[in-house]
Amino acid sequence: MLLCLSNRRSARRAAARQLDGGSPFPDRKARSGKSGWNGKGKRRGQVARTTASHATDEEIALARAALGKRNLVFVGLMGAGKSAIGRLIGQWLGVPFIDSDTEIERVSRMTISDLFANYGEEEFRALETRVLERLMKGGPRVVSTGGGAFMNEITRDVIKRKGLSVWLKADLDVLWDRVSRRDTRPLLKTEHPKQTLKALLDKRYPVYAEAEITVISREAPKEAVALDVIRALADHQAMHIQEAHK
Ligand SMILES: Nc1ncnc2c1ncn2[C@@H]1O[C@H](COP(=O)(O)OP(=O)(O)O)[C@@H](O)[C@H]1O
Ligand SMILES: O=C(O)C1=C[C@@H](OP(=O)(O)O)[C@@H](O)[C@H](O)C1
Ligand SMILES: [Mg+2]
Repeated sequence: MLLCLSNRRSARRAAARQLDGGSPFPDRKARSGKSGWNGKGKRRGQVARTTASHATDEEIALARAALGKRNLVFVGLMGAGKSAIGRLIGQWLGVPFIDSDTEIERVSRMTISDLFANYGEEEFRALETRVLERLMKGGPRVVSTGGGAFMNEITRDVIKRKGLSVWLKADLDVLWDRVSRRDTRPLLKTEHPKQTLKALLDKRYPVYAEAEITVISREAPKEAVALDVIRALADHQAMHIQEAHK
């Protein structure tokens, strides 16, 4: 979804008004400054929490509204930041956070590495699908998936039907820099792990592209990427509200 900045601003202002229970479109009262909104997308007297790493109340409210009762589901390759960014977004939105790998480890009482070593990838995928199907029944939550989860047709389908998916997209060098610091990813225990990661990237990116929203997981502090996610969700919701009133 590409929007020019002024379109985005006006869509957000309209959506923010609707969140307040009013019309999403400016009326004379609002423009004359007599409504509760100060024309800058903020309530009178409300201090915006905008800093380099903080979302405004308006952005948070729109992002939260984008979910409704759905789960926000992060997909993407190993090292994209699904677990780290998902946790932050859960905190910022005030929504419970669950990482599907952590949930798999909890129910199996084994680490992901031990699951792969003792039962193989196929068993791991079967468990992953079951866990995600169960997680997608409740909501709203923030759910971070393991990198292979969205590749499974059943899992992808349930995420599309019941969740709002966000692909955290990163380039190979960024991913490699992040994953090479830990040895917890069994798929990368190969002779040439960076090449393995590149092969996974080539195979998976066309599928991750089916996610509803894409956010670049750039080389920046986690909070900066999380803020990009909040803004992408806010824009998504603002456009949704604008479309509904066409
Ligand atoms: N934007 C970021 N900037 C710097 N480090 C990050 C960023 N996002 C994630 N990381 C770090 O990279 C590593 C991998 O992130 P993680 O959330 O585990 O990725 P994933 O769950 O997608 O495999 C973690 O150590 C995390 O703290
Ligand atoms: O890409 C994959 O197939 C996998 C990614 C891992 O999760 P992260 O993407 O959170 O690292 C974990 O589920 C498992 O090692 C398999
Ligand atoms: Mg993870």
